[in-house]
Amino acid sequence: MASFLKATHFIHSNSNNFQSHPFPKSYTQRLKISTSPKPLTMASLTTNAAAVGLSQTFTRLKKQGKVALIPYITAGDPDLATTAEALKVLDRCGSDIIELGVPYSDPLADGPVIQAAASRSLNKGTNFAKVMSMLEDVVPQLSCPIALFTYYNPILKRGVEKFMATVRDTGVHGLVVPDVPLEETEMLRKEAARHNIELVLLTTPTTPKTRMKAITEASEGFVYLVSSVGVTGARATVSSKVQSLLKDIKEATPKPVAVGFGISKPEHVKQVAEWGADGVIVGSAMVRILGEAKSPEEGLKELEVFATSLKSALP
Ligand SMILES: O=P(O)(O)OC[C@@H](O)[C@@H](O)c1c[nH]c2ccccc12
Repeated sequence: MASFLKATHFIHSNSNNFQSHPFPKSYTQRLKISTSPKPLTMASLTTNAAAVGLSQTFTRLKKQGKVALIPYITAGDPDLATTAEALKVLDRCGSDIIELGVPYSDPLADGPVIQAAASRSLNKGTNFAKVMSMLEDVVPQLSCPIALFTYYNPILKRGVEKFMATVRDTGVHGLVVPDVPLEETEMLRKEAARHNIELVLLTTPTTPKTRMKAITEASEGFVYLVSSVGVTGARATVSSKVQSLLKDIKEATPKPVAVGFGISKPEHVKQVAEWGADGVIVGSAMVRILGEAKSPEEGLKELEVFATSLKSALP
């Protein structure tokens, strides 16, 4: 319980952070881990274009002078069939990576929109196994990689090794775990790398510089810059502090940096891209559209219009 409280402290205060583990290997060495020949699995046998991972996606975008659009949606809200369609809609609209949230009963870092989506989904009977079987079917139809978003508890419940093997077998490339306790990050990262999964770590506006450096060193795929303190949720504006935070992180690492929290309009994504972000993450605004639409079909149509408007605002 103590480590969980510490983790909770991390999320709410945003002052604590993941890293106090020994600096890992250099980035290029580690890259070999994530680009070593992938174990033959069902997904890799059937996966077509989505065989490209997070870091390779950013490498391609950089060469094209583009910024990644990274939507987040909650699996199973309004239902898993709609989630499967939403992933295809977002892929068709030009999303470069999609963050898919596994609904959890205690989403401490989430604001009201995503909390409500998680409880609607759980009330519909969504669970980890159902999300995985939906992904097994949908991932081979996508051209962009999926980063699974989960709190730490569902990983512990299954056992880290089994969790990673299951996730990799669905063809998922990335993993975001916002509440992993400091002292367990290194173990999780190693286990993820062993299964060719890129574990994305988060840094916040209140993360001390030394810890931010350790986070950028250890993060795989990209570095997640949380734009503002507090929980997820659309904001009227994006804090101008993001500009200096991006500058500090880019001085610390050559790795791509994607910004999330509060981004919900085309002018937001344009601004964050101009400040030098390699990617923009939009969650609550997407989740609200799907969860509050009159029907799933309506929600998918509105999602397509919204995602297209964001994509056209990005270079
Ligand atoms: O919802 P927003 O404000 O657009 O922020 C993205 C966020 O939803 C997504 O990345 C996410 C969902 N739940 C989280 C918990 C912690 C950190 C990040 C997240």
